[in-house]
Amino acid sequence: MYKVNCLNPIANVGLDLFDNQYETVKELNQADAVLVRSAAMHDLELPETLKAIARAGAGVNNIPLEECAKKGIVVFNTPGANANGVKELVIAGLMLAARDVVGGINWVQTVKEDENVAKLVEKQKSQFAGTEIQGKKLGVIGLGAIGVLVANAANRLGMQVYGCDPYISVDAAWNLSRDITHVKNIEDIYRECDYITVHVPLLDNTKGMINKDTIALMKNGVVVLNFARDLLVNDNDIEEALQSGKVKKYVTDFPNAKTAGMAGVIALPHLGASTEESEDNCAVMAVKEIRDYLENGNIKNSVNYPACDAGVCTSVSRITVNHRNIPNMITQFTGVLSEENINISNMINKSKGEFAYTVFDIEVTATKEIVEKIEAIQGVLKVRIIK
Ligand SMILES: NC(=O)C1=CN([C@@H]2O[C@H](COP(=O)(O)OP(=O)(O)OC[C@H]3O[C@@H](n4cnc5c(N)ncnc54)[C@H](O)[C@@H]3O)[C@@H](O)[C@H]2O)C=CC1
Ligand SMILES: O=C(O)CCC(=O)C(=O)O
Repeated sequence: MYKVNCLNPIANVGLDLFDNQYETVKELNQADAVLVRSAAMHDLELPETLKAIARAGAGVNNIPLEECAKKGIVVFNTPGANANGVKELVIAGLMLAARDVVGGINWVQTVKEDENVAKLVEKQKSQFAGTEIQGKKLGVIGLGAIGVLVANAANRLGMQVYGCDPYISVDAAWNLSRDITHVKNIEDIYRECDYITVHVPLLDNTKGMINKDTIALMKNGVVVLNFARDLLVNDNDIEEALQSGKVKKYVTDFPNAKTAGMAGVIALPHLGASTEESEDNCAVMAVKEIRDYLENGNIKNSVNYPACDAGVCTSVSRITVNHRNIPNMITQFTGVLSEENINISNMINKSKGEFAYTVFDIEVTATKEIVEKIEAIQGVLKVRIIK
């Protein structure tokens, strides 16, 4: 029986895909797999039993990826599964910044008991007037699953869209409308655009990318939207820019102690992926990834181990090895098997950065002794008998 621990609520449509080989457990201790959304995992003690973590979502900055890889724990995410939910909220964010919708709604509440409310509305509405987004320039930084959808949707709404992503994938490039201007130098986005929206992961080299230097390049009265992660934007610098009017509005899905009450900030409570559809899509993808890994040893959409598809095992046994990507590993593994006179019917070896993964299908039943011999090889991080 596999034990699965959910660190956040996960949609039932996903959990229902676990069959009677699985039980959900309240404790992380003894779990084979973890399902998580935004819960912070950096300070958690990860048990020896843990083999897989699936992030029902895109951003994995809440998970200690390197530490997991060193323990042979494969971390998955669900690319694209919540992108449409985020895209729709970004479009709402553009509207909320262009027109004082929030101010207007709040003001109506202050006069709702007045019997002349209809007249007051006509008299006072001009204080909430705004601009249209049609014809304005939108810069999209990061053209992944979300950025591409945002760029295409804004283009269809009549915006002039500029996109920048030095590492754009072939799929994303194919999906991007040909009307989007591909910008090679990010500074052109900062200089040209009326609205700038950021859709990159939080990494060492993206942290604080919106700061006093990049803001200085921007147009006066620019709107900055952040539906990615709060630390991408330097809070002190954006505060100064809002105060001076350099930045007109800062729309963020990640309010913190500094920005939640800041003048000029439109703050949403991390709602980008909080739709039934996104939650369902993420849960289904995450559960399928975990099942395929635990039951077949296959890796799809991992962020710390290579992709590996060995299909369903049709040999007598399958052994999987998570290991360091260093020389001489395969020779040592096959050495163990040949000592036991075991024939390998299928073998796959894949690597990603410092880590690698090897699958052996063999023609006899795998034993604990074989596992122990492979475990003893320096650089081996986890060994499993799948079948
Ligand atoms: N508000 C919310 O609820 C949600 C927020 N997110 C956040 O949005 C981020 C993006 O999500 P997806 O589009 O699904 O991820 P993705 O992985 O499909 O796209 C990220 C893109 O950013 C690009 N990139 C990386 N560094 C860059 C740089 N320095 N300059 C320009 N582009 C760069 C990558 O090449 C990639 O194409 C996630 O990492 C997460 O932090 C994701 C989902 C929901
Ligand atoms: O699960 C959530 O609501 C957060 C989604 C998110 O931020 C992500 O997928 O990166």
